[in-house]
Amino acid sequence: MDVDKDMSRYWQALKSQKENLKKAKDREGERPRDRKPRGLAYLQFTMAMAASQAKTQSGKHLITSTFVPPAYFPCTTPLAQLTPTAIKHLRLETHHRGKYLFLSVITPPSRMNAVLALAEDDEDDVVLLQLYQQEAEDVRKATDVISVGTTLVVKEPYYKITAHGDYSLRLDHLSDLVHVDKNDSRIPKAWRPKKAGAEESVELFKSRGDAAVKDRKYWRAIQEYSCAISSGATPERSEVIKRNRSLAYLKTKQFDAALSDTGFPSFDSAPVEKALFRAAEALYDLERFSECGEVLDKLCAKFPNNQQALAILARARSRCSEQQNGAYDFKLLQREAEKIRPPQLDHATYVGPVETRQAAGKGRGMFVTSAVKAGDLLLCEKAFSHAYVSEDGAGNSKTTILMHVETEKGFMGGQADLITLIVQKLRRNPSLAPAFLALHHGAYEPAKESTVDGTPIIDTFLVERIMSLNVFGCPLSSFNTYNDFLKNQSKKETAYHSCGVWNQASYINHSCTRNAHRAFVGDMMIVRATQDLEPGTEITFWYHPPDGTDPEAMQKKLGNWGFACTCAICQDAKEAKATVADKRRKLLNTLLEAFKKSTSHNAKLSEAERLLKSLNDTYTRPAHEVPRILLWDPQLLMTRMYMAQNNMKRALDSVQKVFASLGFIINGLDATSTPFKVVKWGLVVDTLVEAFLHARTAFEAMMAWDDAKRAEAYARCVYKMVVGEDASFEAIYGRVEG
Ligand SMILES: C[S@@+](CC[C@H](N)C(=O)[O-])C[C@H]1O[C@@H](n2cnc3c(N)ncnc32)[C@H](O)[C@@H]1O
Repeated sequence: MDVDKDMSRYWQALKSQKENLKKAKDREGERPRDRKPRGLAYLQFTMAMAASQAKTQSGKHLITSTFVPPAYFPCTTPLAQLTPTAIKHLRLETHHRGKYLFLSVITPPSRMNAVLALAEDDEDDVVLLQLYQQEAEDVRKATDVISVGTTLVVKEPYYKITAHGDYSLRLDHLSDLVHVDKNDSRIPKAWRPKKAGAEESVELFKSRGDAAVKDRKYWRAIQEYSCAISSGATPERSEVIKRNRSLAYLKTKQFDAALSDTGFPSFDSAPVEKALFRAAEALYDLERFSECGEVLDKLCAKFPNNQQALAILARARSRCSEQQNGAYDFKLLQREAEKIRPPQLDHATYVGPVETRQAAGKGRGMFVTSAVKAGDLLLCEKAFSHAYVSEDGAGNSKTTILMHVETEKGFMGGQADLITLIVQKLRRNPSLAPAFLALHHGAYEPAKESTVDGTPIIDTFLVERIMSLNVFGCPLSSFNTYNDFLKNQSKKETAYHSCGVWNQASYINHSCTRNAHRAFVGDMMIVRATQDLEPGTEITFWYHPPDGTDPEAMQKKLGNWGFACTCAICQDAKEAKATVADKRRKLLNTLLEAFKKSTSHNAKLSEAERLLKSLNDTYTRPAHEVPRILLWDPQLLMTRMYMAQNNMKRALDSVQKVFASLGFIINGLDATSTPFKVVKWGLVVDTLVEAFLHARTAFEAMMAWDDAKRAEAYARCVYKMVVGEDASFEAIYGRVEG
């Protein structure tokens, strides 16, 4: 949906990746005899690391490529039921199901598409580790994930040949990597530290945790606090340590764990201020605003001077009001989207009068539950996850060519980072997983288990599938896009590199004859009705705009989603004889040529009128059934010509034809004295703001003031659908006369 999918430029890279995979497949099951000895592997790794650092420091904004390999399941077996193996037993291109490998990291990590490091087993063999789906360095340092001496278990290791011909362990699923405490009895003796006394170690670990918090090393702090708790801390001491740990969890965006460490929801009769405050923070970040408000009410009643708590309470109340009433200060949202980078706004999701249920032949869909008017707010949704790609590098994502080796489809934009963002979010906050994992995932059948060894299993390939079927490309704001479009009068941008997933909006199906429109402010998606809708009507919007001439091309564009659009426009285009389609295209080209040559003064508009009529005559079904997609645009050009000639009567007549071509039924655009009114909304396209404003100007010229006001109100309404809000209408169109 508005994402950049033109992969033709990268076909060669995809082809060579496929060839590599094929060659690798030929060695499946082989136990390689040419593994590098430890010394050589170490030397080569450190040299490659230095070269990669030099490249990164060159500061160039490089477009990288990422390939989604053939999918495989994460390990769903508890560690206790797996049996150990060693590097020397690993076979190429094999998932060693039922096995695990104990490793100790021997190099600092290096960052490429994945976090890389060399690790050894207790037989002194070494292997390259490739950890995928790790966050960017500015979010979590690679050294927080692994560093020299880290001991870990790789579950059901996947041994494979890299693009450079090396042998490596590839980890795509976060839960296949288990960090093991140095004191774990299963790890080889040589890797274990000397034991400290139990009592002493609790306080030692705690003080190390406190020091790490001071240094903002929150991942380390969590490790130290956890060691303190598991080293025999008393229940009272555990409470204190957990409260400290909850801060580290908050800082690392592990809100479920942070909340749990505060004791929520069963605080004792004299809850500690810190515990209440951290619980409120975690609830806020989990978007549980009303529970957050309740905790803060309790906190503020007991500790009325806590200014920070009062500030969050005010924010939580604003979020509740947005959530319940859709009451947004859109001017504020626009200002924030301009300023905040990445533009991820602190606002709540409003779900209007809609519900999700089965939609015949389309899986699930979204339906209105009560009558709504054109322009009404249906959804204003905060992104579940949002990857902002900025040209100046100030985003939380970069432009990556993400190619799916099996399907040969791909994206250009923030999608590779979006997968990582989602995987990490789900892993850190399992309570958020069900809503995301319930989204459409096509034919991909995930594993049944959702946790193993007490941690959530997040299948990266399932996330990738869901992302690719539900991702929306998005601008910084639709206001900016609209403004740029007006300034340049060029074609509106339709493929964006920033992207995100919005869980609610993902239930809206496609139709070329859409009745809703989406717009964006930062990472908020605003969906409004573009027609008056009866209760029970299915809401639809465009995944791709229809072109109305070439049903096969349209089908190809929708191919990624695996369905054929059966709307009236597609049906009509399919049924139209090739000669009609050809005639339409020719007439349109001649028309556009005629407009190009003419200025408003010399225009031979009668010729253009004749061509427009001929184009109109190629349609047989009424426009309210099959909007005349090819007609409205040249008809609007014609309107502009009449406006420039100051021929208001003709201009109004032409505006009427623009609306009629889109299936609108409108009163009062003729010579009669009937008041101007949209009796039935047709297909709304973005430039209808202009059409309504032409009508307003023409009415003003005719001194039909009431009609002019009504025309302006309609212009505002369409503007609201297109930009998401109308608080910025004046900023674009200046003073609006009363
Ligand atoms: C973003 S999801 C929309 C919600 C989805 N129907 C569900 O059940 O979750 C996109 C998928 O919905 C289905 N879909 C969307 N529009 C459709 C249409 N007009 N006809 C048939 N299927 C459609 C396709 O399976 C598509 O891959």
